[in-house]
Amino acid sequence: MPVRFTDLAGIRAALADLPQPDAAALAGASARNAQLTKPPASLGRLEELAIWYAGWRSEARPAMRAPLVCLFAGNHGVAARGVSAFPPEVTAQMVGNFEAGGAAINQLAGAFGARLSVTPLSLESPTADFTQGPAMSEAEVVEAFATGWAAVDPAADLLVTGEMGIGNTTAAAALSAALFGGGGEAWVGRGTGVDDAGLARKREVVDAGLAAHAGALDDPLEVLRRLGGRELAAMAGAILAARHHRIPVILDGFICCASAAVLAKAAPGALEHCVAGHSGAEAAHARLLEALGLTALLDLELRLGEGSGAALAIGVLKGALACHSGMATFAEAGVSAG
Ligand SMILES: O=C(O)c1ccc[n+]([C@@H]2O[C@H](COP(=O)([O-])O)[C@@H](O)[C@H]2O)c1
Ligand SMILES: Cc1cc2nc[nH]c2cc1C
Repeated sequence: MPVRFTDLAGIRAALADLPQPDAAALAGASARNAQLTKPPASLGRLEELAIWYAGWRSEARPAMRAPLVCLFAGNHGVAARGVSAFPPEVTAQMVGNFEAGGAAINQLAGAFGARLSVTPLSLESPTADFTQGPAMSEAEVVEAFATGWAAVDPAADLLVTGEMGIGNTTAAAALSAALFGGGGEAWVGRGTGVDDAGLARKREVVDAGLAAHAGALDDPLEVLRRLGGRELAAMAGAILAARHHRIPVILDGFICCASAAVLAKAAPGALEHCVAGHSGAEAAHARLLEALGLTALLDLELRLGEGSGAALAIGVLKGALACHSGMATFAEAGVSAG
């Protein structure tokens, strides 16, 4: 599979050829789970998490040794329309903060033993305002997607994708509306904390974007090009690369899930290697998870982005794997089975 895409056709080819989990590892992990010293199903979702991870890693008794957080930053033409509580220069300033180790994701990645990579995407050239035309050309969206793909180290054994981009909850709302129906009303939230007037402007901007591109929104990759942004395209590329490298993914907040939704709509089953790390406070995040058929691991009312909620869920997955791979069986421990 190519690591550099030159056109949308290359991305479509990668979506048409999705690796599947290892059936033998799934069966081995299920059998092991049934023998561990606990009442059946008493570890709840931790049990299905460990078996899911085992299937993608092709190991019935896996460990997680190299989790990776890939963070992507992009700027948005629609930010000039007053849709964020913060100015666009904050995107580049926060990239500086990520690189200096001062952001929340630096602390969370460190706390859960994950390596962090930070990729700013042409921050000096925001996407075009999608109410006026497509946010990106085909070359731009493909380049961002390919950059996301290339950011995934094939030696990683877990991926979290995170983002930073002033204005990107507006892009994510427009994407979600185009993919699942409903307008600005259904998908717009307060993002970084806009007031009521800002919220009304965001809804209008999303509805204007949907109207401007009506008739061209049947193809999910075209939706990404017209209404998305570079960091959204990069996250989609990274999530698809992870599938091809058989690296399980923990999805983060509303913007990350909107990127993932592009893949899910383009190829049914494209997110089978993903779990939802958290359900956040951005109004439409829960709605989007429901549309994707995903149930989040955590609900901590986060609305930060940066991969923060997914990074916290690394701890849950590590706990699941520690139990699955470390516990004694009934026979080993001499405990009577029920
Ligand atoms: O992850 C989320 O669910 C989330 C919800 C609200 C805001 N954010 C972050 O806030 C920024 C976008 O907010 P805004 O108001 O500029 O559209 C962007 O950098 C995101 O990482 C992230
Ligand atoms: C300060 C700040 C940090 C962020 N991290 C992710 N999105 C963000 C938006 C702002 C405004």
